Amino acid sequence: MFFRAGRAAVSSFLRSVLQSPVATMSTGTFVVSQPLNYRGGTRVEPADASGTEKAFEPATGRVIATFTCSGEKEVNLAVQNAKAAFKIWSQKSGMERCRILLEAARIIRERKDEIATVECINNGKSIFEARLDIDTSWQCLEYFAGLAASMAGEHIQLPGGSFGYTRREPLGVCVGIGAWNYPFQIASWKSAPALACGNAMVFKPSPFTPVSALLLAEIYTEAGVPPGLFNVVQGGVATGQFLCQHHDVAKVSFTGSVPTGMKIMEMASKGVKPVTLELGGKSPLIIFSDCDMNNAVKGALMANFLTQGQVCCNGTRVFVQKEILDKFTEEVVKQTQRIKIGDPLLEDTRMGPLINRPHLERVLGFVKVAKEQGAKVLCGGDTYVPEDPKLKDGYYMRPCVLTNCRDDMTCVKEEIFGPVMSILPFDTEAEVLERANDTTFGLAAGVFTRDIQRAHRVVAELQAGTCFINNYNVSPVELPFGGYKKSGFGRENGRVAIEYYSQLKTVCVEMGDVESAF
Ligand SMILES: NC(=O)C1=CN([C@@H]2O[C@H](COP(=O)(O)OP(=O)(O)OC[C@H]3O[C@@H](n4cnc5c(N)ncnc54)[C@H](O)[C@@H]3O)[C@@H](O)[C@H]2O)C=CC1
Ligand SMILES: C[N+](C)(C)CCCC(=O)O
Repeated sequence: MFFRAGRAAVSSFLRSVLQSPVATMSTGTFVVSQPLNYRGGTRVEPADASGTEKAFEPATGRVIATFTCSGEKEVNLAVQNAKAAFKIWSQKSGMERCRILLEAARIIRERKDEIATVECINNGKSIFEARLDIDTSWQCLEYFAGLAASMAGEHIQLPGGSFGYTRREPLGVCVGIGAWNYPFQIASWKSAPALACGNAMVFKPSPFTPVSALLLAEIYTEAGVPPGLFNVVQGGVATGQFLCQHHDVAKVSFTGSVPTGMKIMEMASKGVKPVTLELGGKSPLIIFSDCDMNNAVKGALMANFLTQGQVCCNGTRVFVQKEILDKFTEEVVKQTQRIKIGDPLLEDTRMGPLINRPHLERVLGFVKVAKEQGAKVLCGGDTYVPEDPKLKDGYYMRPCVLTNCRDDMTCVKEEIFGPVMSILPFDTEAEVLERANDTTFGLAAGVFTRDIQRAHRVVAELQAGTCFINNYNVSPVELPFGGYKKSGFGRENGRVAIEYYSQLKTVCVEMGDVESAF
């Protein structure tokens, strides 16, 4: 691979660029000049085009890559490569697949810093957070590698010595379509269970973050998967549509917005293909007055400000019981103001830029409307210009805490996907439950209390696929993740994810004679 870091043109991308000199990578120098498609075990230029796109470094506003979006021909080639690899891969035993996935996990772990650096540059999240994302990525590969060998069917005894058995079989070529907020993690969370079950995958990253999925593709190849097992096509809406409509695609797993998820489901329905939809959210975080205040404040920050607030499961509606409203609000504001914003590659930065200028404007627009509707800005909510001159064209804003909020305000109803927390006072458990559930989303929810009965009673009533008690936004790969209501369906991670990447075949075996009705 050929990436240019500053004046030094370096070959063999991050192998040579980053194996030791990760520390020398700095914001404002990274350029990608190699093809960003991956097919048949190698990087390729797409066979045809459906337009071009530019990828940016959000920290500086610089273009880091200009790439060709894949047309129908390239999508077809990727699917055909995946189909060929599927024939080989699906014949392997679970133990054989396990060994290769474990090797891929080991390589990711070994190259964690270089992958995190690329993620940080292309997405804008802090290097501190990017490293955590890479950890949950190799952990996901390890977890599903471990399950690969124990995926088995059942044996069922029938009368007269006859019996039946079930086989858990892969689906075939699966498509993964990702959002831009967790580019490497999303590619890993989709491909690990898919490959562990014996499927092949064609993955399309968001056009905003095309770079890091290529590293995953190269790592799979290095670990020993057959060429073509994991392919990457680049592009936006048109490329995504070619993938979803392809007749050789068996399943689509999508992470993104609700409107796009609805379109994906519609396209998949034409081919009666199963879909997994990981969509948006507007999750409630409920803070009861008997909580541990320090932890609740930390939880509220975790629930709102990771990846500059661009997290689907964020707890952006923070309901606080009236008795502690003032103390909690004061502490949250104090700690929010201390968040270090700036160059995401610096070790002490905790908040980098948002993904791009239009998105920054959109988030700032939500703050403006919130003010017009009567909310009070306690801190942030405005653009931020770091002192370092090379960051002056980056997309930074200061994290925002809003109070005086009402349930009918736009900032409380709509997903902002930025660092904006809305604080909402409440009196009773029954009242807060009703208000918390009064949304079309249902991705996540959280509760802080010292009363264990209340904690479990409340989460049992919350209409959300993932609930946190006394923490927020931690993501152990052993636990299933996914939504209720318009936040989608299907689950990623956890043992249950294999059900979404496999199908069950029933075999009925007759040991006697056929008792015919005719
Ligand atoms: N539940 C979850 O796990 C997550 C959900 N999200 C949600 O994603 C949204 C932000 O991500 P975006 O990338 O802006 O979402 P998006 O829906 O605009 O795009 C997501 C992906 O779908 C592709 N796409 C767009 N239109 C398509 C079409 N018609 N057919 C096929 N593919 C198409 C895009 O190129 C991109 O790769 C937020 O609403 C957020 O809540 C983001 C991350 C995680
Ligand atoms: C890792 N975590 C839990 C903060 C977010 C995962 C879902 C997403 O992609 O937004």
